[in-house]
Amino acid sequence: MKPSIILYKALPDDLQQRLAEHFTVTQVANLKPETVQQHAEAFATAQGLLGSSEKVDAALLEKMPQLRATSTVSVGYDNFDVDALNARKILLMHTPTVLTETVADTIMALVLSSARRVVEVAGRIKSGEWTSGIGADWFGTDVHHKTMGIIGMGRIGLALAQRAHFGFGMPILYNARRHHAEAEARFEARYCDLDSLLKESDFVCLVLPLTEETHHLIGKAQFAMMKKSAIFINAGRGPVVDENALVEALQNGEIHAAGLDVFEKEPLPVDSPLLSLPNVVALPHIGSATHETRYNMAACAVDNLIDALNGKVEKNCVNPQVVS
Ligand SMILES: NC(=O)C1=CN([C@@H]2O[C@H](COP(=O)(O)OP(=O)(O)OC[C@H]3O[C@@H](n4cnc5c(N)ncnc54)[C@H](O)[C@@H]3O)[C@@H](O)[C@H]2O)C=CC1
Ligand SMILES: O=C(O)C(=O)CO
Repeated sequence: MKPSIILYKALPDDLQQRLAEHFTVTQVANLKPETVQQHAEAFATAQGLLGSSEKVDAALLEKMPQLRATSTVSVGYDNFDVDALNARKILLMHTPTVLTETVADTIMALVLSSARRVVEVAGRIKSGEWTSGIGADWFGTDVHHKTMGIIGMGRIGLALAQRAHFGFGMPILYNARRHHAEAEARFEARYCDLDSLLKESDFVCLVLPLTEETHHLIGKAQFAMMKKSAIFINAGRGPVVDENALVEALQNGEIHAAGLDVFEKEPLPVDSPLLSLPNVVALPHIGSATHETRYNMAACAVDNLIDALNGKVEKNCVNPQVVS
């Protein structure tokens, strides 16, 4: 008999079919308690779980006594209680690598659009303000040859450094938990402690996972260290930044501008002060959101679940130790 799984995300037809070849699939809209209750039998017997963005915590796991593997359509997994998964020896699979280049592209888009005020000035044309030659009130700041500071030199950080260094001639500073030999060799990236990176960078780019250690890593004291001309970019996770401190730093001119793909609360509330600041480019968490990459992530998550439920955990597994 095929193992049963819960699917809590809509997938392209061919991938849905691939899942159905291996598993008995129950599709649900989300993992809210009322949904779990409505499909209690399916949750009680499911051995696999596949989807994205929803919280997977100890309370949900209690409703899934047969669960052996979870597969998230994302590289980040801060919405999973990994300790609770480990305690139950449930595998957690994710989708690194397939999205790296696309997310690095998005970060460059934030860098360019915030420095050159692309969104703001495009809005001014649409509202009929371009009536004569432009003056300094339309100017932005240069990107090329400015110093880029990358906090979190992982897969995406490295792809960002490649673009910034080779494409834009930018010197690269980075902060990470350890020296990154490849970044140093390929891009002449210079390792810095966090404070030095904040003080010296023209662009401060966060590409960090959300963990207990990174929560509110950047707050009032860190914005105060940045150059007044600094542009702050966050494409990792919103809660790595104290958003109130960010708003204050932007309002008080402690930093020049910000480009943000992620927020403490998502979707970003429409009354967020960030949305009324002209020096903020805010995107709705689209880092990996291209047709090609989202398809590749979904395909990777499907393969991951098939692998995990067959005991194959050589790649894309966050906690392979639970089955060793
Ligand atoms: N905006 C978006 O749509 C997307 C956001 N992300 C976020 O980006 C994160 C990074 O993704 P990858 O580069 O693939 O992961 P990765 O694991 O390759 O890189 C993360 C890096 O951060 C470093 N790090 C962790 N804690 C640190 C700390 N306290 N101080 C300094 N460095 C620290 C790690 O050592 C690692 O090198 C994901 O965890 C996710 O939260 C990822 C994809 C899309
Ligand atoms: O993969 C992730 O972690 C995202 O944030 C969306 O691609």
